Amino acid sequence: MSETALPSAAAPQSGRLSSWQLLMANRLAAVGLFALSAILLIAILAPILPLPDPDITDQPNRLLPPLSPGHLLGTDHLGRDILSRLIWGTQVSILVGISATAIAALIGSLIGLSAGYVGGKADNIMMRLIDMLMAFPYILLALAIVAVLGPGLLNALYAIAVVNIPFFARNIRGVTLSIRHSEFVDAARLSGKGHLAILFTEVLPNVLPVIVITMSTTVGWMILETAGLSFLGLGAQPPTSDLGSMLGQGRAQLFTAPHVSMVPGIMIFLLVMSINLLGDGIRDVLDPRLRSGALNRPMAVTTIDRAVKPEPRKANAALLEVANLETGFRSGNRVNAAVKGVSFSLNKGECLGLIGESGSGKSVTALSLLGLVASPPGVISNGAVYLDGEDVLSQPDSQIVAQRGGRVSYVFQDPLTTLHPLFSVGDQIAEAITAHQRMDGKTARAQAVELMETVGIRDAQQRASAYPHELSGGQRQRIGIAMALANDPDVIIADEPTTALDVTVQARILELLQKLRRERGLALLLITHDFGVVAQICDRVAVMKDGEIVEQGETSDVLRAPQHAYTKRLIACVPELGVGRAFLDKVRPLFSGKGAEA
Ligand SMILES: Nc1ncnc2c1ncn2[C@@H]1O[C@H](COP(=O)(O)OP(=O)(O)OP(=O)(O)O)[C@@H](O)[C@H]1O
Repeated sequence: MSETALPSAAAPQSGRLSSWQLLMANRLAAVGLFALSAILLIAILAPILPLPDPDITDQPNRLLPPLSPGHLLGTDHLGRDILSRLIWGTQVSILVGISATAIAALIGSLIGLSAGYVGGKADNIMMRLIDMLMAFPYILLALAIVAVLGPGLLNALYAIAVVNIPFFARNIRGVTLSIRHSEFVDAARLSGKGHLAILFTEVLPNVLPVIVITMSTTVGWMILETAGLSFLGLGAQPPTSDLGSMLGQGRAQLFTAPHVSMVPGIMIFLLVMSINLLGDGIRDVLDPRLRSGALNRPMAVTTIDRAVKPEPRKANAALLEVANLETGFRSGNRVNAAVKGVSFSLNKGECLGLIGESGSGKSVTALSLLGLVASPPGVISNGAVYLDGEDVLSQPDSQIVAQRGGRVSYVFQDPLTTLHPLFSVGDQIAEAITAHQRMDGKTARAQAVELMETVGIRDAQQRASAYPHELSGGQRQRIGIAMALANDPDVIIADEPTTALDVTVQARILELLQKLRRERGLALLLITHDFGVVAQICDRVAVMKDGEIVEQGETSDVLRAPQHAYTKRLIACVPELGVGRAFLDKVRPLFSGKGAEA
C-alpha cells in the first residue's frame, strides 16, 4: 500500500469513465480510430474527389513512378492511376470485409445461441458439424467454395463468411452455455416466459457484447482473407479491383516497379492494423471490469491519500484502534465518501459488533483496516488504523500483506464465492498456513485437518479432500473460519458470517466463534445487520448509518436504552417469538413517525 498522489481525472484509474473517455485513454485504440476514420472518410468521398477514372488505361504512360505529373502515386502496368484505384479499391475491400463479418456474425451467433441454449443432442450435432468445418485449413475451404461457386467478389465474400462462421458459433455457444442456467434465466423461466422470449430478451443482451467484440476483432482478418482470394485471382474480377487484386496485378512488376504492389500492400497493412487496434480498444471498453479500473489494478491495495499523517499511539494502546477513518470511491473528479470519520477500538478477547443496514459502510470499514478496498476506485482519505499502537496504513506493502491472514484475518459472508472451486478444502487451508509459515506440504496438510477438527467438521481427514461444492453452507463457513484461524491471528474480522445460513446453522457458527474467542483470546469484529446476533455474542456494539457510527457502547446498555432513533428501529426489527400482532403494533410507530429518519 502506498501514499499516492491523486491521479488526474483523465487517467483511467480515476473512477468511472465514459466509454469515449475510456477508449481515448487507450492511446493505441485512439490512433487506430483516427487512422481508420481517415481511411473511411477518403473511401466514402471517392465519388466526389477529383480523381481520374480508375479503369481508364493509358499505355504510353504505364508504370510511371510516384509523384509523376497528374499521378501522385504513379501508374500501373496498364497506365491506370494508382491513387484512384487505391481509393476505390479500399472502398471495395472495406465493404466486402464488413459484409462478410456481418454474415458470419449473424449465422454463427444464431448457431451458437441455439446450440448453447438447447444443449443436449442438438448442441452435439451442431458442434460436430462446426468441428468438421474447422478441421479444414480455412484458405483451402475458401478456395474450394470459390471453385464451386466460381471466381468473383461476391463469391469470395460468401466463402470468407462461411469459413468464419465456426469462429462466431464456438465463441457465442461458450458464453450462452455459461449463462443458460444463471439465476436470472431460471427466474425468467419460472415467470412463464417461452424459450424464444428468454433467448432474445435474457440471453442475447448478455451475449451481444461478445458478438460485437468478436466482430471488431475479426473484421480486419476478413479484409485480409478477401484480399488473399483476390490476390490469387479468385476475388475481384477486372475491371473491378480491390486491394488484393491490385497487389496480385503488381506482383509481375515487383522488381521493375515495386510501387505498384507496395502501395496497396501498405494500405492493407494500415487498414487491418487500425481496425485491430480499434477492435482491441472496443473490447476493453465493453468489459465492465475495466470501467471500474479492475483490470488496471496491480494488486489488492488501497490508495491512501491522507492530508495528515497520524502519530503513533503510546504504550497500553488497544489491540485494534480505528481513529477517524474516512474511505471513499472515486467517480471522475469526485470522491464519494462511504465511511465518514469512523472510530472504535477492540481489546484482546473482546467482541465488537458493527451493525447497520445494507450500504451503511460496514464492509468498506472492515476492508479498509488492512487496505483491502480495491483501488481504483477506493481511496482512504483520512484517519488511522492502529494495531498494537502502530498505524497499519503507514506501513510498507510487504508488512501489510504479512499482517493479512497473519495477525488479522477475515471470514467472509459467502464462502462459496471466496473458496477456490478447483482445489480441495484441505489444500486451501494448508495454503493459508504456508502463506505465512515455512513448513512442508505434509505437515501443513496435517495441521489443516486439525483445524478442521477444531471448527467441528466430522471425519475431517476424509472431508479435507472434498471440494467446496461438495460441502454444505455451514461446513463451508466452518472451512472459512478454519482458514481464518490458520495462523493463530489476534483479530478476526467476520463480515456477516452467518447471513447465508439457516438459523440453526447460524446458531452453531456463532457458538463456534464464541468458543474460539474464549479459548484463544481472539478479538472479534463481527459485522452484521441483525441485532439478535449482536445480543447473542457481542460485548460492545457500534451502530453505523450512512457511513458514520451514530451510537456505540456496551451491548446490554445499548439494548436497554438505545439513544439514537435508528438504533431503536434496528432493535425493534428483531421479532419476539409468540408476540405476533403486538410486535407489529410496537414497531409500526417507530417507522411511521414524522421525525423518523429515512
Ligand atoms: N467498488 C465500489 N465502488 C463504488 N462504491 C462502492 C464500492 N463498494 C462499495 N461502495 C459503496 O460504499 C457504500 C458502503 O458499502 P458497504 O459494502 O460497506 O455496505 P455494507 O454496510 O457492508 O452493506 P451490506 O450489509 O449490504 O454488505 C455503499 O453505498 C456502496 O455502494
